[in-house]
Amino acid sequence: MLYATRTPQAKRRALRELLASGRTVQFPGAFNPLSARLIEEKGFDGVYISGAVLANDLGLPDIGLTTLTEVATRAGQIARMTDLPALVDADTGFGEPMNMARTVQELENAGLAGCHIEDQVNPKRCGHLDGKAVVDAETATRRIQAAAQARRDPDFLIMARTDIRAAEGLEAAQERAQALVAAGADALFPEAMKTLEEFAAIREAVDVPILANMTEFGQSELFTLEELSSVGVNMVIYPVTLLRSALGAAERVLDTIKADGTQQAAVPDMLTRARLYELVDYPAYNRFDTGVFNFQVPGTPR
Ligand SMILES: C[C@](O)(C(=O)O)[C@H](CC(=O)O)C(=O)O
Ligand SMILES: [Mg+2]
Repeated sequence: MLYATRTPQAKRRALRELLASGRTVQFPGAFNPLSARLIEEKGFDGVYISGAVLANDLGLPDIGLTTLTEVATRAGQIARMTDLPALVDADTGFGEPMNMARTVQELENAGLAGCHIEDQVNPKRCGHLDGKAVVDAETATRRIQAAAQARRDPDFLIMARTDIRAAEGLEAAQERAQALVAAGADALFPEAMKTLEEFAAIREAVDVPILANMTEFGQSELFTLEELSSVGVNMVIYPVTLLRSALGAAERVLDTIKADGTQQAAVPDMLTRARLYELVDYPAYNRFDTGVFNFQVPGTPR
């Protein structure tokens, strides 16, 4: 109950071990704190916290409008619900080097295992849309240096994301990847790779763990775990998948209520009351309560 049993330090250590395991690990995106429990229960390796989801959930487009406070608060609420390590999307780091340092410390305080910081100009765009622009190599590497210097837990993962592929091509992406790793990035997120061969080319260029973003309706095909594993990808994220699925289900049930005058036809698709209670670990709170109040009011069931 109440919830994670592992400390943020232990989760960060676990993330490092996952990335060193030689396996390709899967991090689905939690769209709220409780969905992180579901991800853990289903046996995934970790939880991703998407900037797009946090923005869209607030009704905002993913163009750098959310603040550090909003992101750190929500990411902390999600991270605390799970014993899995959580990786959060820190967009462009919420400013330039000094801000980067503060961002990393706030995310450490919030219990995250790591974050990724991208090399887009401010205001940023979704990585799978046209019209993105990136900062020069010096600005990009200073962001990563500042982030790496600011962390207090050496296991807090600083992942550099580069969006340069869409603007300047694959060779530029390889070069940028190397510069970001030289600046201190522990891992790399090459955004909007089009093919498996492109992932392989990034794999060739750097010797840190690399991430594949399997977001729907984007630039990359939805490669399987096996395919990504075969080109040396270490971590796969499904950033917006659960939000898209949940909102898709919500839209359908609203249509059903409108059409039928009742939600009855949609009930079989819903999480039952019992399952929802199981997910929030209701029985554990009951046990705790009966342990403290070890008497029963006549006539009330425990
Ligand atoms: C990974 C990402 O940065 C995110 O915020 O989840 C997005 C995902 C998306 O918009 O589909 C991105 O790829 O830019
Ligand atoms: Mg994002």
